[in-house]
Amino acid sequence: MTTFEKTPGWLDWYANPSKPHFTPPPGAVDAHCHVFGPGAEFPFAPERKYTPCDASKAQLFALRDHLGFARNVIVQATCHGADNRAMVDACIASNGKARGVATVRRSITDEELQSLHDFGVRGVRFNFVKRLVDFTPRDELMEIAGRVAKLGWHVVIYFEAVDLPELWDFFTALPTTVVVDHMGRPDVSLSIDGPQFALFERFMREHTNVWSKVSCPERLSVSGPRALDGERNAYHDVIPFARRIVEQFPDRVLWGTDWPHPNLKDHMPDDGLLVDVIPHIAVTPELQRKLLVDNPMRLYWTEEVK
Ligand SMILES: O=C(O)/C=C(\CC(=O)C(=O)O)C(=O)O
Repeated sequence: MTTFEKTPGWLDWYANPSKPHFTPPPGAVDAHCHVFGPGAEFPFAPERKYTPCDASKAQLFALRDHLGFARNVIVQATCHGADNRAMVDACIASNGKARGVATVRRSITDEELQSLHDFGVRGVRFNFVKRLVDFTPRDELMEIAGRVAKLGWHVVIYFEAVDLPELWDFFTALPTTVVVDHMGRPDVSLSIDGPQFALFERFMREHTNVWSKVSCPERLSVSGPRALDGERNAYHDVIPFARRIVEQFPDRVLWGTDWPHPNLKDHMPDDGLLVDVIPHIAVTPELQRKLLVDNPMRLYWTEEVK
C-alpha cells in the first residue's frame, strides 16, 4: 500500500461546515469539485506538483447532501495527472448524480474516450497554471479538443488572467464549448473597469461558446472577510466581478464549491459560508436557478433537458 506525505503546510478541508442560510434551488449542481485519492486506493501521479490530503467520494457526497445540492461535477485535479480512476470511480458510485471532467493525453484511444463517456465524463480540462502542470504542446491539446468535440464534450480551461492575451488565439480556435475556471483568475485588487477584466468580458461577449465558473472567491479575494466564524458576506471584494459576469451572461455561468480546496495557503473556508456567497452574486431566484440548475444540466445532463 502506498502512503503519501502531504505537501508541507497543506490545509485540510473544513471538517464540520455550517448549514448554509441560502437554500439552493431543487436540483442544484456543485459544478466544480474534486476527489483526492484516497491515496492508498488511487495513488497520486508521479508528475504531480503537490500532494494533498485524502478527500474521498463518500466525503464529497456527504458534503453535497449537507449543503443542499443534488449533483456534482467532479473535475480531475492535477495531483492525479491523466489517471482518471478516482474521478471515474466517484462518478460510477454516485448513481448518476455526478458527472466528470477528465485529463487525457494524445495517446488515449477512441475506445477509452468512449468508456470515459459511458462512465459520465463530459469534458476535458486543459490547465495552463504554471505552478500546477508542465507545458503541453498546443497542437496536442487542439487534437484532443477535436476528438472530444465529436463526443459532444466541452473543454475546461484554467489559466491566470495575465496569460489570457497570449492564450487568446488558442482559446478562440477551440471547436467546443469552452468553460473557464474561476473567471480566469482576475486580480480583484485591480479595477473591475480596467483592461484586465475588460479583456475577459470581451472574451465572453465575442465568443458565445465561452462559459465561466463564477467560483473560488476564496482563491481570488485579496481584502474580503473569509468564510469563517459565521461570516455570511465573505470575500466581498470578489462579489462585483462575479455578479457582473452572472448578470451579463446568465445562460453561460456555473458555480462550484471547489471542495476540497487544493493549495489554499492562508485559510480553509467553511463550505456552508461559501454557499452563502451565492445570493450575493446571483441576486434573483431566476439567476440562481440558471446558475445552479439550468446551465449545468444543459452542459452535463443534456439528455435530461432535451
Ligand atoms: O481546484 C482548483 O480549481 C484549483 C487548483 C488546483 C487544480 O486546479 C488542480 O490541481 O487541478 C489550484 O488553483 O491550485
